[in-house]
Amino acid sequence: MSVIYDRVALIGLGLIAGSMAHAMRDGGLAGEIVGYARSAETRDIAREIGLCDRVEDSAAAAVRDADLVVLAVPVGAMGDVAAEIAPHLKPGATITDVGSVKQSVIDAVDPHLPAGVHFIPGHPLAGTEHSGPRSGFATLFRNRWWLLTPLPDSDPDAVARLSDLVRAMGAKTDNMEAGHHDLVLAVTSHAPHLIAYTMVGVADHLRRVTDEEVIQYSAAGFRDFTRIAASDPTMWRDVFLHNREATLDILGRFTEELFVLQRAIRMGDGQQLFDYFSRTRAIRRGIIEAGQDTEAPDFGRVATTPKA
Ligand SMILES: NC(=O)C1=CN([C@@H]2O[C@H](COP(=O)(O)OP(=O)(O)OC[C@H]3O[C@@H](n4cnc5c(N)ncnc54)[C@H](O)[C@@H]3O)[C@@H](O)[C@H]2O)C=CC1
Ligand SMILES: O=C(O)C(=O)Cc1ccc(O)cc1
Repeated sequence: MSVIYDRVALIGLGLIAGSMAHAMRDGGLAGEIVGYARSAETRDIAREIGLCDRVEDSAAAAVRDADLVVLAVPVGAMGDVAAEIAPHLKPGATITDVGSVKQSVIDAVDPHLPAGVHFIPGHPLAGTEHSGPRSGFATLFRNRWWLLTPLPDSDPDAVARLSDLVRAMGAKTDNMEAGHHDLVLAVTSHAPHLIAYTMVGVADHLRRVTDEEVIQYSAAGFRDFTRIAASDPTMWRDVFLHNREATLDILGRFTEELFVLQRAIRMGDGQQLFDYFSRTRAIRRGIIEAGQDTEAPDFGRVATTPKA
């Protein structure tokens, strides 16, 4: 593949920026990759493993003459980083971010940016529970969605070029309005993460009673919860604080549904449980049939009609 941006600056050198660095290098997509992270330890590790072509000791130095600047820091840090780099951005540069929440990042970043730079917020729907400069890998984005939430006045050519980069790293891309993104992600990612955190907390209390049985005999569902609940605490604190309204809305609906199921169990209402689980099973199958879950097992092997 050919170079899409001559110089790319990555601010924050963790899972996402590291994966971008690997993917861009493998694909020959950037002429030069320059990095910066706040902690000297992270910068040292990045230099040691050769994550970027160059690691600078200030964000200002890293963005100098960059054609694309990627903000890959926790959502709550985006505004401060934008303020720091704004005076040093090259006119005509594109600036994007990879934050899990979009509207609050736009509110925090956009006011700092000078006229003449193109701000195109983004979010790769790909990740793991790992973090830090050693955690990235080139294939993270392969076959995953990478949503862009351009502003109404975003330059279409700049959006098209960033989309080209995202696709060249293996991702599928779509444009979405930021507020809608935040609601969709509250349902599909943010509330589920909070539920996983809560369930692992519950099990931790139980564990003291059952002397490690919960961990020893944990089945696949709970193991998935523990994986998710091992995600970076700073990142997830910021996600909930910055997607507050949508997450609270979804959690309110979740609690109502939970009470419905709780009551059905208490009343011994098997029909209600069966009907509910049949509906949810149909939703899962719809997702797979629509080809939206590339990791799903072939459910053709599973009985197609739930048994009461
Ligand atoms: N981890 C995941 O699964 C996903 C994360 N995201 C988003 O990507 C962003 C980055 O997440 P990760 O790469 O997972 O995080 P990470 O924890 O692996 O890396 C974050 C990096 O930012 C640096 N940093 C923190 N505050 C900073 C500041 N004020 N100035 C400069 N550097 C700073 C840290 O030193 C670290 O190098 C977050 O906004 C997150 O919401 C998006 C998709 C998936
Ligand atoms: O590891 C997992 O299961 C994830 O859900 C990864 C993830 C975390 C945060 C995002 O904003 C997008 C993807």
